[in-house]
Amino acid sequence: MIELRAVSKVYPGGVTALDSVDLSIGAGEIHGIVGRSGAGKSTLIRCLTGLDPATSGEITIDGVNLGTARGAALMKARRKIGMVFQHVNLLDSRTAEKNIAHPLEVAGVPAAERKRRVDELLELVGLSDRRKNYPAQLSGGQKQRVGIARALAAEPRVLLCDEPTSALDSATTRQILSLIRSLRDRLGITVVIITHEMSVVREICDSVSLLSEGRIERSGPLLEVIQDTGSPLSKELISLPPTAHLQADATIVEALVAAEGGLADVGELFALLGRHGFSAQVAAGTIETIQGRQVGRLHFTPGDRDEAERMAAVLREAGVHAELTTAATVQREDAARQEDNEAHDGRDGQEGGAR
Ligand SMILES: Nc1ncnc2c1ncn2[C@@H]1O[C@H](COP(=O)(O)OP(=O)(O)OP(=O)(O)O)[C@@H](O)[C@H]1O
Repeated sequence: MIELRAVSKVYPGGVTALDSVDLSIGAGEIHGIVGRSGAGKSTLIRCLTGLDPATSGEITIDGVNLGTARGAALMKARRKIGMVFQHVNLLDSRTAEKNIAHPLEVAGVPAAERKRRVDELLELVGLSDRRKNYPAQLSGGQKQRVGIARALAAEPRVLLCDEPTSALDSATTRQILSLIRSLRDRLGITVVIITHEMSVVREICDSVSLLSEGRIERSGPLLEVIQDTGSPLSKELISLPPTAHLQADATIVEALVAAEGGLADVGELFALLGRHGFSAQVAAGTIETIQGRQVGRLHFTPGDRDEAERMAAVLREAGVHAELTTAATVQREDAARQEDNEAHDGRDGQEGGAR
């Protein structure tokens, strides 16, 4: 459905925001794009809209090459793409239904057809009873629903979402994500979500790409990426709470229950360790259910290096990914992640302040 071949974007002034990106997203897929601040995520989404052209390479959406299409063909291709933003930017002087109707008015859709379509869209996003409300009378989540309905007005085949839940609390985030998934299920649309929240990826994405300095560092189906256990993206997706309480030289056995053919769940892992007589402490652990499968990352602190090596061997024998590390290494990774999150929050604050 969406194909990028060697796509690069160099801004005037010489910043290379995208550097030979190859990416393939199948029809009906929900694909997450993650990466640090400045990695090129927003640039990628702007190139996908066809409004900001790539400097080189090819972008094809639903069979139409955005770089070579012209006139009516390009307009038609753009209509297949809907956009959802972090800040919804509704027209304050218009009710929810009039905001949703706006792109249809601009496209010259006759009044009767417009009304039918707006009714349908309000029902789709669960806002039929709020149609006469102005933006000031709507919650953040309801405004985002109006934004999503507006993006769907022209019946796009692709929904591009730029940090759609970053301004929402966690309960509202979950509702909006579940709405996006149900829209994909009902309408068969393809969804691309840019996010810095790994929880968003875990919750609804079928596949994910990590952008780093304009390049795709890792891309693939979600569970496959998580099973690539040593990779930074796997560690971000199933991350652990900080281990500041451990002595820097403490040996840690990091175990990940996720692999095909490995243990079914974390319970089996504890049973296995018990059978082998290990009484190691759990320093930290995260257990998630992703696409119906239990995935767990745990940090054990065995008594000494020798015991750690024996434990890792038993786990590996059972098909569990296990590696030895130290508290100092883990603490360094925690600090780097924290720094990056703060950099991102800082940028969000500046963007919000400018509005
Ligand atoms: N219009 C522009 N002109 C020049 N440079 C730009 C422009 N827009 C973005 N850049 C640069 O391109 C790089 C990628 O920026 P982009 O906004 O795509 O990153 P991002 O991953 O979306 O970051 P964030 O998560 O902080 O929004 C950065 O170095 C940025 O400074």
